[in-house]
This record gives sequence, structure tokens and C-alpha cells, in this order.
Amino acid sequence: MSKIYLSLGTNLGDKKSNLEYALHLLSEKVIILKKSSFYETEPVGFKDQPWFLNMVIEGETDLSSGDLLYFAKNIESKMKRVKTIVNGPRIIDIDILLYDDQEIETENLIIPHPRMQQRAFVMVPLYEIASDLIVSGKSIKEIMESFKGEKITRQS
Ligand SMILES: Nc1ncnc2c1ncn2[C@@H]1O[C@H](COP(=O)(O)OP(=O)(O)OP(=O)(O)O)[C@@H](O)[C@H]1O
Ligand SMILES: Nc1nc2c(c(=O)[nH]1)N=C(CO)CN2
Repeated sequence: MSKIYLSLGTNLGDKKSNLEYALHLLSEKVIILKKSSFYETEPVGFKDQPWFLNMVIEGETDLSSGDLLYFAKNIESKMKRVKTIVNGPRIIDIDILLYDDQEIETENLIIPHPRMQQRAFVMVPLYEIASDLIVSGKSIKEIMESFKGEKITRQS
């Protein structure tokens, strides 16, 4: 079994149901150990789009990292994610943040996720469920010190 961290995001339709359905589909091959709260987050990158609902999970899986990516992309297709513009609106986006303590760099997969450290919508929920985690040699708290006011609210 490998320990994994995934980030989920959605900004179209019924966002809470989208996350819940994605978790249901993930649970076919991933044992979900911890779930962060849902966070309402302002769009990063392309601004003129609805706010996102984001969360992070910790899990365990027997899938290899490549098969996990394939499985996650299949869930996105099943939920009819339509590719629009880069950083644009989406029903569901599933990113692999960490896979054990491996560093992977293939054409299709980079782990740790190359943009995770710049994103409050990833690091804040990650801190909620794994405050002691070290990412590329840094504590999450240290990484979060460089954030500059990206708006993010934990849902009650
Ligand atoms: N750690 C990773 N998790 C998910 N996808 C990855 C990862 N590393 C590389 N990729 C590749 O990135 C490609 C594009 O992913 P996706 O469409 O989710 O990007 P995006 O959501 O628009 O942007 P971002 O990757 O910045 O969140 C995927 O098809 C996948 O091959
Ligand atoms: N707040 C927020 N912004 C984003 C998100 C996201 O999940 N949440 N995903 C992106 C591309 O993956 C680009 N911008």
C-alpha cells in the first residue's frame, strides 16, 4: 500500500455534490484515511470564473503512481470534465500531490505536484489534515508563510 495525498477542486454546478461524488468514485481503489474540510477559494490564474470548492484527502492505494493518474483522469472523464482554457472552469479536477515520499518526473506525471507549494487552496487544507508533513524538505507552515492573501474560507 502506498500513502497518497490528492487535491480535489470544482467550480461548476453543485460543487459539494461534485466533491462527494468524486470521493465515492475514488473510494473504489483508494482507502480514504482523512478528508479536509471543504474550502471556498478564489480562482487562481484565470480570474473571471466562479469561485472553487477545494479539499485534500490522505489515502492508501495499491495502484502504482501511473495507474493512480489514469484512475483519476478516468473519474474526471466519467464526471464529464470538459477541457476549456488552461486554469479554466471545471466540474472536477483531481491532482496527485504526493505518493509515498517518491519524486517522480515522467512526461505525464510530476510528483510532488509542481505547483502545490504556490497554492493556498492546496496547502491550507493539507495543513488541516497533515500538519507535520514535510514537502520537498519544508514544513507546510514554512511554505504557507510566503502566501500573499489568496482568499480562502473554510466551510462550516
Ligand atoms: N501530480 C500530478 N497530478 C495530476 N496530473 C499531473 C500531475 N503531474 C503531471 N500531470 C499531468 O498534467 C496534465 C494536465 O492536468 P490537468 O488538466 O488536471 O491540469 P490543470 O488542472 O489545468 O492544471 P494544474 O495541473 O496546474 O492543476 C495531466 O493530464 C497529467 O498528465
Ligand atoms: N481556487 C482555485 N483556483 C484554481 C484551481 C482550484 O482548484 N482552485 N485549479 C486550477 C487548475 O488546476 C487553477 N485555479
